[in-house]
Amino acid sequence: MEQLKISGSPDTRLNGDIRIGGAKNAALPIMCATLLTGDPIQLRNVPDLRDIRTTIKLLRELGVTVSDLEHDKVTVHAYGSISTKATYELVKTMRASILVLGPLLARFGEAWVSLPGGCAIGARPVDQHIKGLQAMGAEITIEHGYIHARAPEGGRLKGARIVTDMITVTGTENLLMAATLADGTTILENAACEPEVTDLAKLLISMGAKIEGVGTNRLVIEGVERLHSATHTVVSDRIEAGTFLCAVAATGGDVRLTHVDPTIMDAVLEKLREMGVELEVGDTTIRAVMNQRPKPVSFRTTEYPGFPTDMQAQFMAVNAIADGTSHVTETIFENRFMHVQEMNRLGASIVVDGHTAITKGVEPAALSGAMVMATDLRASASLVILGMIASGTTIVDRIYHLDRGYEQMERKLSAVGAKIERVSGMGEEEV
Ligand SMILES: CC(=O)N[C@H]1[C@@H](OP(=O)(O)OP(=O)(O)OC[C@H]2O[C@@H](n3ccc(=O)[nH]c3=O)[C@H](O)[C@@H]2O)O[C@H](CO)[C@@H](O)[C@@H]1O
Ligand SMILES: C=C(OP(=O)(O)O)C(=O)O
Repeated sequence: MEQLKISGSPDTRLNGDIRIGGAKNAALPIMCATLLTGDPIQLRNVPDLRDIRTTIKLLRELGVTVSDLEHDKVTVHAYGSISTKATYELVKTMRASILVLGPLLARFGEAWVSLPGGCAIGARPVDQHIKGLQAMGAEITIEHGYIHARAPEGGRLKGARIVTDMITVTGTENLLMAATLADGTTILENAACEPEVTDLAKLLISMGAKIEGVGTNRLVIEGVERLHSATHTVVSDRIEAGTFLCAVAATGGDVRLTHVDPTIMDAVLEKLREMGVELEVGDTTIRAVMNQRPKPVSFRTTEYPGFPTDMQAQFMAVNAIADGTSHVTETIFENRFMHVQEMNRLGASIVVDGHTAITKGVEPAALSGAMVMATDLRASASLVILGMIASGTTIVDRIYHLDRGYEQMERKLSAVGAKIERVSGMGEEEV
């Protein structure tokens, strides 16, 4: 199994440019949206991630023609005979596979999608996706671990007003995609406003969908008979960008991110400034200069435009060496503090009290390398950040989590001065 081996030191500094890729969480629903039409869709700025490769595999398994992902470009063409069954084998490796449910049901009148099950960060049910589709007239049963959804007589969903119990990102995306081909008008109240939802809506509009309220929590969709071909460039990954900015906040240095969209990163940039990072923000670049020990920052994770849960672990890594104590409250997922135990193995001083993690910053020199286990995607990134500062060798195990959402993280960090390489089969004796 592959691992990352980091030779860390409190003297590590990062200097240089890092190119940010397209957003995983936009590219995934966008690739699923290609199922809504029999015409080809050309996508650009698609990141080469494990989750994207899984999506390509899933689409091909359904019978969709997908070109190889080359130079961030892929063409997807869902014509001919398309299967409506997404099997457990692929869904279990990537929860976002649930995003084929809305498009398959809307276009073909039926879908079988394996229930994704829980994951490290929480139970993550999909009841709101199901409730919304039922409101649109779908008949839904759970059979042998699969969601079996059927559209009403005539094979077409019906427009409805849907109020979800909570704000759900993929729930909004599934219902939005389903509504584009429904008969009549659908109103999604309490919709997620995440930039990745907006990016999906932009693609759908360029495919001929009629959507109003894009970027707000009330989406109004007038269903159309059919959608057509389009070309779309995926929005920049604000979480990848935020992760590298946290890396600079922790190590110090001078790094410029390119191909970013700073306008969708307000909450994160604000907290970085509070930590003492000097930021120079351009149209598509962010330069971060850090010359001091970080100041601790406290926050609660919330839906966009609030502080994203997907940045919580990386900020905790910086708080771990900050000059003081911070309180971080996780309000989105019930079990997203798995990184705390692993950070403490590196010498951090963090205690969890209910949904709040209290971090007493330690001197960077107090950290020492160890073998640590990646438990989920962003937890893995936070351990890489801390490993760059901890003296000696840190081995981050189970990096398949990291590869789900970061494209060649070790190469990008090595290019700006980190000592980090991909290895396999290393044990504690190497530390
Ligand atoms: C592929 C993708 O885009 N993943 C993102 C998406 O995940 P995802 O869309 O799965 O997260 P949701 O926004 O749906 O989850 C928010 C909360 O609602 C709960 N919930 C959700 C749906 C439902 O039917 N029932 C229910 O109870 C979840 O368990 C969670 O506690 O948004 C999360 C919150 O910003 C991010 O951390 C993930 O990176
Ligand atoms: C939790 C995440 O992704 P997913 O919803 O795909 O598990 C993430 O991107 O941090």
